[in-house]
Amino acid sequence: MEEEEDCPELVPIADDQTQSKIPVTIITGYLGAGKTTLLNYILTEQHNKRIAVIVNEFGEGSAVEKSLSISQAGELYEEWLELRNGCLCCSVKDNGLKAIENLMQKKGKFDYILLETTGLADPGAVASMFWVDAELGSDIYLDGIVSVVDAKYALQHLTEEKPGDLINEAARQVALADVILINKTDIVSVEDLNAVHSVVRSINGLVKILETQRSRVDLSEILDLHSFDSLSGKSLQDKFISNTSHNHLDKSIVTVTFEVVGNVIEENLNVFIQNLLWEKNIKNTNGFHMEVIRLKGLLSMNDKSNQVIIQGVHELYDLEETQVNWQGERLNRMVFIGRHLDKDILKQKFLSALEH
Ligand SMILES: Nc1nc2c(ncn2[C@@H]2O[C@H](COP(=O)(O)OP(=O)(O)OP(=O)(O)O)[C@@H](O)[C@H]2O)c(=O)[nH]1
Ligand SMILES: [Zn+2]
Repeated sequence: MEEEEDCPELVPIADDQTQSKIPVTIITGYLGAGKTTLLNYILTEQHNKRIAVIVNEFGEGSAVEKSLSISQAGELYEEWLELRNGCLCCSVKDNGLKAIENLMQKKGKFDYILLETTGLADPGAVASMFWVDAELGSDIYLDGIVSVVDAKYALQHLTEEKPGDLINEAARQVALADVILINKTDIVSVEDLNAVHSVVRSINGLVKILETQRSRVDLSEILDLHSFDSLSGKSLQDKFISNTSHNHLDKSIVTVTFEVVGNVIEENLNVFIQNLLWEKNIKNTNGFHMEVIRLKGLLSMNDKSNQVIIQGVHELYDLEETQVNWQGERLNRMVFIGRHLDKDILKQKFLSALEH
């Protein structure tokens, strides 16, 4: 009997399919931009995914039930998923994730989870939570952040100044996005649309920008992006642009990118990144502390033969070795999105983390 128990054939072998992690895409965007329209479109479009949509409506007070729709074989099922607290961005850390995980146990496997945040939510807070959870062995992982922008009101929202020098939510959502849908193109002129396009680009030099009506978009453009894992190395290489956006308004969010040849010493890099993100003691030439909202990079580490990816959202960051071996010249490409950023200073600090 004992032998039988030890026999490898009798051990249930986990099926790779059931073991694989479920991607979560965060759908963000200012109030009324077209997030729900996008979700409805996705749920009724033909695709062979079982998608769970978690809608986080705002303002119903605490302890409200949250609507959850599951699209399966073209039919819509309404379920009620109860989250303990009303506000996802600040309460989902425990309750929300648990709720999603419980739901997966109850309802079987989904192929995909879409999470609509409220129009005023900071997607960074939501993203961080999934990211941290993934490290803790959750069976879901953050795939990407899609931000819907209202073509008609974007300029107004993006340039609005907040009291106390806070970053406005609309700009933050653009800064953090991996894909942006400039929606409602039917109600703006070509000139206005182009203006929105360039403001979005000036904030986020890396984001994929799509123009939509009624949020209609090819799903392959917004799902399975792998924006936060080691598979993103390739896309980072493709998307890397050496043209740093130039926006001289001191308060605006910009993208800074640079490329340097050489090998990074991990310990030195950590000191630099931690000074930047945690201590926030790196200043620009005007004496403002640099505020990084999102960072990405492809790194060549002195002790690793494969490419390494660095990802950051607000204060969280993470280094991950990819499967890609360095061929030819070893170099580092960094992208910072944030406020009060000074390219020369950032590059200088980065250079000092290199092996000499
Ligand atoms: N003209 C026009 N209207 C649109 C388009 N997309 C969405 N709308 C309308 O804009 C309104 C808001 O759309 P929603 O999808 O509810 O926006 P939302 O981002 O989910 O809004 P909140 O959840 O309230 O933040 C609705 O009346 C939509 O019908 C578009 O491309 N063109
Ligand atoms: Zn909505």
